[in-house]
Amino acid sequence: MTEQEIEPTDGARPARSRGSSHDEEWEYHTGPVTLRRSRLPGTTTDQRLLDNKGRADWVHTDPWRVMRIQSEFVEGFGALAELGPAVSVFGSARTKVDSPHYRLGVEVGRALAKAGYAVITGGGPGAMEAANRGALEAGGASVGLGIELPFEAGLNPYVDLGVNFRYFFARKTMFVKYAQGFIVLPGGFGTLDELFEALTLVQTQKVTSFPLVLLGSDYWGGLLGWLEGTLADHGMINVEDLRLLQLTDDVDEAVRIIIESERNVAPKRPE
Ligand SMILES: C/C(=C\CNc1ncnc2c1ncn2[C@@H]1O[C@H](COP(=O)(O)O)[C@@H](O)[C@H]1O)CO
Repeated sequence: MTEQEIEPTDGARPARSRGSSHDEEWEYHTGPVTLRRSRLPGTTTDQRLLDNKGRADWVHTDPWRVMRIQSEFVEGFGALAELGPAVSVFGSARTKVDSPHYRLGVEVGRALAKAGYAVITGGGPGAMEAANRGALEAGGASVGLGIELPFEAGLNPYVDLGVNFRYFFARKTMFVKYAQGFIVLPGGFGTLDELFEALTLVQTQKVTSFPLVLLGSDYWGGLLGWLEGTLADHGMINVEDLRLLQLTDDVDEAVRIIIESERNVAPKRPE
């Protein structure tokens, strides 16, 4: 085995065994492996870590990406673990500040904050900003889970606790893990992606059932009609599963649905 084939561990250190300066009498421990004589490495683990020679293209390799992905989960869990009850609010990044949908978002944020929920959004502009703004104005916790995008707008100014993600899937885990329910304002592809991911998790029982509330019957009515009229008619979905989506125009009712479902929630099954 050569030095390259040994995966050194943090605990690796050269150890003098019998008080002589001869190489034959040195040992090098790396995890469960002991190296002597011709197997002794020429450098220490720290030396190799601190050296800045050689190629740097390993930062673009999958093993290194795995470490970055891990760190997103670690940072996300660390930042949100003590948040308390929360609701994730989704909606269009393009909603204009002077539009009725923006006002709806502000109302949702306020109502959730008054009911004691932290508001989690994607941290961006439009409907996300509206919900964060409402939460902040009502004295609630306002959280933004930002995403690195080529046309990134950065976290909106109403976010008090922001976490930025590179990976959509890590960020989506946070939306689900730390929320008692979802409220979905009018939105586009991003909003639909978030809604259907959550719906699939609930429908396949990958997550303890939680409420998915669509706000705005004018906007969402067409989608629900298509799900019922086309998907269910073709046998692509079980019509019963449409009950997992709840539609309302009333902000207070949306919040009530979430409060009620928390009361009725079954205890989590053991893993
Ligand atoms: C389009 C612009 C900025 C985009 N910035 C975003 N920041 C954070 N989160 C975003 C952003 N864009 C989409 N999202 C996520 O998807 C949902 C909205 O997508 P939609 O396609 O607009 O419906 C939203 O809930 C976010 O989680 C510049 O204006």
